[in-house]
Amino acid sequence: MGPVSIFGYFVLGTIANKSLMGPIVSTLFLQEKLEGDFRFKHMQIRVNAESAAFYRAGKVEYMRTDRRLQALLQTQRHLMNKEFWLYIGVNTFDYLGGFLSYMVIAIPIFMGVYDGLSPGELSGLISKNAFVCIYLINCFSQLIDLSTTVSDVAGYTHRIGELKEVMDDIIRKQCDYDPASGDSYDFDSDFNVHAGPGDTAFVLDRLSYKSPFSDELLVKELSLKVSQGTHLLVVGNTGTGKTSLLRVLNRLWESSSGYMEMTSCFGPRGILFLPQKPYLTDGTLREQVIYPLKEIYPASGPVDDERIIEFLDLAGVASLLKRTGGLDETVDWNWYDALTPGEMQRLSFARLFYLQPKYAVLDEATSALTEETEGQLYRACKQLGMTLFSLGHRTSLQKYHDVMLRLCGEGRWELTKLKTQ
Ligand SMILES: Nc1ncnc2c1ncn2[C@@H]1O[C@H](COP(=O)(O)OP(=O)(O)OP(=O)(O)O)[C@@H](O)[C@H]1O
Repeated sequence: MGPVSIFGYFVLGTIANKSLMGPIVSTLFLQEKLEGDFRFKHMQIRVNAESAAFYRAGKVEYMRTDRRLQALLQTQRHLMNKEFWLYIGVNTFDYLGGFLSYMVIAIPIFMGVYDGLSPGELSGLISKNAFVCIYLINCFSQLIDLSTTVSDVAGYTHRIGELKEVMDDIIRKQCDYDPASGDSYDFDSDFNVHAGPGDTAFVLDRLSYKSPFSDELLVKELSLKVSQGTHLLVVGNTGTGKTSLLRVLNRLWESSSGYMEMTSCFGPRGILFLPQKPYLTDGTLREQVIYPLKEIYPASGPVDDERIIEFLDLAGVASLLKRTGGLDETVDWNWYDALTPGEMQRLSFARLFYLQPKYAVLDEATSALTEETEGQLYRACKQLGMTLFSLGHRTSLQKYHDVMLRLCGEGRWELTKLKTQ
C-alpha cells in the first residue's frame, strides 16, 4: 500500500503541475515575441533617427516604444504570477512528500498491525520503511522539480519550432521549383531576334502574379524573354507590380500561375540585381565595392586596386577614397549615415562595374541622380557589355533600351519596341 500510495501521490502531483505549466508555455511564447518586437522597434529608431528627428517625432516615438515596453512588462508580470503558482505547487509537493513516508507507516502502526513488535523492532521497521519511502519520494520529487525548467524549454521550443516551420516551408517551396519541369513555352516575341540558345537571362510564359496579401493579380499572363543584347525597360505607375516582377523572378514571391525560368546563373558572370534601396554592408571601401564577393576577385593584387579606383571614378564617387583614407582603411561610421542617397546609388554602380555581370537588373537604381548622371552610368554599363533590365519611371530612360514593357494595372501589360540612340 505504501509504494502504491506514493505512486498515486506522484500521479496527482504531475496532473496538478501539468495544469499549472500549460498557461506558462503560452505566456513565455508571447513574452519572447514581445521582446523581439521591442528590440526591433529600438533598431528601427536607431536606423531612422535622422528622419524621425526631421519630423520632430521624439515624443510620438517615445510613446510608441513605451507602449511596446509596457506590453512586454505586462506579459512578464503575468508570467511571473503563473510561475509563482507553479513554484508553490512544486515546493508543496516536495514538502508533503517529506512526511508522506511517516503517514504510510503510521496507519498500520495505529491500526495495531505491529502491536506484537518490541519498541526496538518497531523503530527499526520505521527507519527501514522511511529509507525506502523517502528514496522513492525523492526520485519523484526530482522529476516534479523539473517542471519549471520543462515549461521554460517548452515555451522556447514553441517559438523556435514556429520559425523552423516557416523556414522548412520556404525550403520546400524552393525544392518544389524544378526549372526542367515547366511546360514547354511557345510565344511569339519579335524582341528576341538577338537571342540564341543559352544567351537569355529570363524566360516567362503566361506568368501571373499578385502580392501575398491581395487576391488581385498585378500582372496577368505575361510572356517575355530577356535576351543578351536586348535592353529591356519596365515602366508603369506606382504599385503596378514592377518590383514585384523582380521578386517573382528572384523567387522571393511565388507566382500565381504560368512558367518562369532564370536561365543564367546568379552572380558576377551572370545576373546581378541592384535593388531599389541600395544595400551597403559594413566594412572598408573595398568590401563595399566587391560585395557580395568575400574575397578580392580576381585575386590579382594591385591590378585589382586599379580596377576598383577606376570604377569608383567612373561612378563619380572617387572622393570616397579620400574620405575613408584608402581602400582598406576601417571606417567607424555607419555607411548609411555617411553617404547621401545619390552617393549610395553611385557606389552601387561602382559595385556593378566591378562585378561586370552579363545582365544587370536595375530597380530605379538612378532615382536619386540627375538625368545627365543617369545617362553616364547607363552608357558605362553598356560599354562594359552588360545587358540592362531596368525598372523606372523616367521617360529619359527609354533611349538606353530596345524594348519597353509597360505594366498598365489590373493585370494588363504591353510590349513595345523602342528606338535607341
Ligand atoms: N512586402 C510586401 N508585402 C505585401 N505587399 C506588398 C509588398 N511590397 C509591395 N506590396 C504591394 O504589391 C503591389 C506592387 O508593389 P511593387 O513594389 O511591385 O510596385 P512598383 O510597381 O514597383 O511601385 P514603385 O514604382 O512605387 O516602386 C503594391 O500594391 C504594394 O503595396
